[in-house]
Amino acid sequence: MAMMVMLSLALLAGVCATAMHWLGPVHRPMDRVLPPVVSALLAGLVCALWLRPAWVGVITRIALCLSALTLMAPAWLYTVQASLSPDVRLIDTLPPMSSLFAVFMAMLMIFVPGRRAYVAAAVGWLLVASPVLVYLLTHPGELGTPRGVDLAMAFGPASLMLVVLLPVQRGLMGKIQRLASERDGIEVQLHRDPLTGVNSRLFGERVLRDVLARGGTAGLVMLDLDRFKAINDTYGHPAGDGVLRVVAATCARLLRPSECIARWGGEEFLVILPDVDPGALHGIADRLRVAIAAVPVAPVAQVTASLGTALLHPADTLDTALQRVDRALYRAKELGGNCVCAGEGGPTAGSGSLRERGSVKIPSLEVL
Ligand SMILES: Nc1nc2c(ncn2[C@@H]2O[C@H](COP(=O)(O)OP(=O)(O)OP(=O)(O)O)[C@@H](O)[C@H]2O)c(=O)[nH]1
Repeated sequence: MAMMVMLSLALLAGVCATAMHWLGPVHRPMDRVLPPVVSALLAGLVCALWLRPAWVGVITRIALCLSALTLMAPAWLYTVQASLSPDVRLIDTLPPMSSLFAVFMAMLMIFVPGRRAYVAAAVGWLLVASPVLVYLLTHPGELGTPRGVDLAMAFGPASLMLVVLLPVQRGLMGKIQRLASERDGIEVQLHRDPLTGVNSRLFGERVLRDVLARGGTAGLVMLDLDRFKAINDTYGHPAGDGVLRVVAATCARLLRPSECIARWGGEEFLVILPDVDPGALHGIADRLRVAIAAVPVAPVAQVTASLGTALLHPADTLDTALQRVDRALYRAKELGGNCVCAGEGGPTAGSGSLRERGSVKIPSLEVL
């Protein structure tokens, strides 16, 4: 975007310079040729950037080279001309290019990456500013005039100041990039559960709030591992952690990218399913139950889960939706675990829970 604005402004300046030189009283060949040629090239670059934004790197390099040539040509031509003709003074013939030179140096600093910016600034200065400075220093009569002093300042100390600012600008950019990547890292940490790698409760709540705000048909599944404390007590916490990781990965694999699973508490997970009908909601919950019961979780022989489901209603808040799905989970626990219960209000509420019981064993704690 910055490059597009710069190119458009340069094009505007080129068109104005073309009009001024063609309509003005003094007609010098370079002034009549250079501005229209540069304007046409700039128009080409603007079109290229518009059509192919991905080419911004190449277009920037071409624009910088074009700017260097546009400044270099009059600087050398008029300096050589003034040096060779005693009756021609550089301060009278050199176009008003000192401010453009400052813009060119600033562009080098911003758009040339890394240490190459210093080399580019030095080359740019040598090509554009040095002939004018050398001329002025060898012609004290012209240096003593207001225009001479102005040119000497612009091409000498002022451009040096711009280059000195370069490390400051680089340092600030590096700092901004570091802060941005740190912020991204913190965001990831906040949104990911560090143990299981699925979404955190914070992120789950955010998704649920979004789903509730959007309305439409969406469903929740609250999933709690059965007798998890016994696994911890028998095999130790690291084994319990391993079980949580395997269960989370198994569930995440079964879900679509638009669906969300978040670790809600110790051994409890919430699945948020946007755009789901009651039948599909129950089907997905049961697929999760079956998959958990079937997954190997050595050294534990088998792990099962109880699941509650709830369809969201338009009047639901975060609390009412979670209360309903929690009550459904509680009923599934009361039925002995390893089953799915639908929240009241849902079409399969209460009924069918026992029929959804798996034929798999309730968790045993045998070592495989
Ligand atoms: N390994 C491990 N255990 C955890 C973690 N967070 C919570 N727990 C344990 O999970 C267990 C949960 O115990 P309970 O709430 O009694 O649940 P339960 O044993 O599954 O009983 P039911 O849910 O009624 O089947 C506790 O022993 C917690 O210490 C964790 O991050 N890692």
